Amino acid sequence: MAAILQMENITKSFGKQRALNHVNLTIQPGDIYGLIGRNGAGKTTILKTIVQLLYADQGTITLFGATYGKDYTKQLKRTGSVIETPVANDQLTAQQNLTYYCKIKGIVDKDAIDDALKFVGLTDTGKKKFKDFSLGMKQKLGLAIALLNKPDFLILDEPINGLDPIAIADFRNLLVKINQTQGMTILISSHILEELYQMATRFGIIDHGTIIKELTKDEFDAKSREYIKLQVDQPKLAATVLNKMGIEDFKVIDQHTLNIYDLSLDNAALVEMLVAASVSVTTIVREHINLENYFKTIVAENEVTPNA
Ligand SMILES: Nc1ncnc2c1ncn2[C@@H]1O[C@H](COP(=O)(O)OP(=O)(O)OP(=O)(O)O)[C@@H](O)[C@H]1O
Repeated sequence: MAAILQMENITKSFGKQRALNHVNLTIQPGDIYGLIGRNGAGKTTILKTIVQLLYADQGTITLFGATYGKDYTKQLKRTGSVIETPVANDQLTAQQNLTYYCKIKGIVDKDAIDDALKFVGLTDTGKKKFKDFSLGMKQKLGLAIALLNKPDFLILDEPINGLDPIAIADFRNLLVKINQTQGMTILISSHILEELYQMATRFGIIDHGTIIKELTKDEFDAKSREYIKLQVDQPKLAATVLNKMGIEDFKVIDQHTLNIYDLSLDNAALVEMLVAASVSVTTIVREHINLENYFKTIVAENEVTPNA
């Protein structure tokens, strides 16, 4: 099946600052694609480039098979997006804001507003103005605006930031429902990796403007095995000790941490050998790879000098 979105070799700079560096990214129909990256990694720039709030300096973006020009603009009508804060008028109610958006988007479907309000659970806000909405309500109205034209591809930038755990679960359920019942493809960026894990079907990890890893949830789950986390003062020396013990399946993660994947290891014998080699051990525990520590590991492995 043809991809919904394909970014090939996308580069974007702001002056000397390179925000996107040869980005390659593919979103398949029905994906909930979770875009993961630390602050300033380039997530918002990717989303803005897709919806043409920004233009790439180099590379190709293909959206529903259209590459550039009029065709791309036409296909953009099949998307709905909330990038950065939802843009709504403070002085208007939910209904009035949606009426405004219907006008500017040329939406004539009479049920569009009621459908969107009902879907996000904002039917009872009456005369309350947007400025008096809670953050959760604001995020939901943003989603309602993005859903007005019943898009095939929804693009959301950090939609759950700042929400309380109940509002986050509520939002997640809405997105999963819309994906499963309407087959809507979703691209979502978030820092809340535990949440993203629960909804996404594919992940893209971005660092310093480059996608350093793309994998499906199934591929991630296959990697999500147990390991022993060892924290010491001298990881290089600890690695030598492990080699001497015939343990090869491990990784040095940072200046204090090694992850050992060979669970047949005798922890007591290891600690004894480390102490004998004058390595000071602060932690030795069994852990499970979750999305957050996987993300940290991949970023550490791919650490490169940021572009000037
Ligand atoms: N309009 C702009 N002018 C100059 N630099 C910009 C502009 N927009 C983004 N940048 C820079 O590009 C880089 C990527 O920014 P971007 O907003 O895409 O990151 P992000 O991953 O979305 O970060 P965050 O998680 O903090 O929102 C950053 O270094 C940022 O300072």
